[in-house]
Amino acid sequence: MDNRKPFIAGNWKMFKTGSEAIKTAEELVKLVADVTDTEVMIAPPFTALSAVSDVVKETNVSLGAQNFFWENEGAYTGEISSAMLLSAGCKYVIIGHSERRQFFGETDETVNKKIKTAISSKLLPIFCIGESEKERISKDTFSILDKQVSKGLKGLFSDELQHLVIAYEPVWAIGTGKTATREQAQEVHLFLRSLIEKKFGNLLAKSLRILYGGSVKPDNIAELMAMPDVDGALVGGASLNAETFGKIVHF
Ligand SMILES: O=C[C@H](O)COP(=O)(O)O
Repeated sequence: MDNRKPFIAGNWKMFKTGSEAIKTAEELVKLVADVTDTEVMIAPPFTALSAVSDVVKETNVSLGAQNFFWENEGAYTGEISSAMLLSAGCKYVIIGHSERRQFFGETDETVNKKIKTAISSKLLPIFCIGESEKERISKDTFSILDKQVSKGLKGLFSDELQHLVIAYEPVWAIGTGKTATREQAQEVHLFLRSLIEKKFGNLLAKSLRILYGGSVKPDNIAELMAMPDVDGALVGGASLNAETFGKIVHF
């Protein structure tokens, strides 16, 4: 299926103050202004969302958030709702990143609640999954991914998942410089597409974009993107510098 528009997303994690974020976004907007055949997104920290939204408004760069809470409002100190993200200009939200699972108690169940809320509030979810090094070594990669997908998408139907994006991020490849080989990435992406086909049907499986994440750099993006089931990348460290990220976008 060829109508899956390549998608290069930058996750800035807990980096950049407001002014630093504005500067990087301004540089990036110029560097990727010529790009029409690839979708580009950046996810700055919450504190920079509104300011970066002003920079990327009416450009080909979309805005995403790195997390949110599933309730609409209430006494939830420190949390951010989908309505707040939408009003700050976000189109996408990253859900279930392994760092949130590892450090902040995110579980498959909370991921599921967030995906449901994102969909009902028309925020497009980027659903992150991936195995740890130990799970890969013990050959549990596929069963772990099956569990994450089954629980994360529990109770959802294919017509609600039209805009879902999955990001496969092997935990052992995040920020380590160890990228999955293109064959490893393709093997897992194909498995995930077949899993989605089995659970939600062929139509969704064919149109679903599956991104790869984990030490993506300008010098490995082209070979990853050449794989038939790799539709894009979720980039951490290499998205912090506009020039480097611009090169990835221009793979
Ligand atoms: O969200 C992005 C991933 O965690 C990948 O991060 P990285 O490119 O720094 O390895």
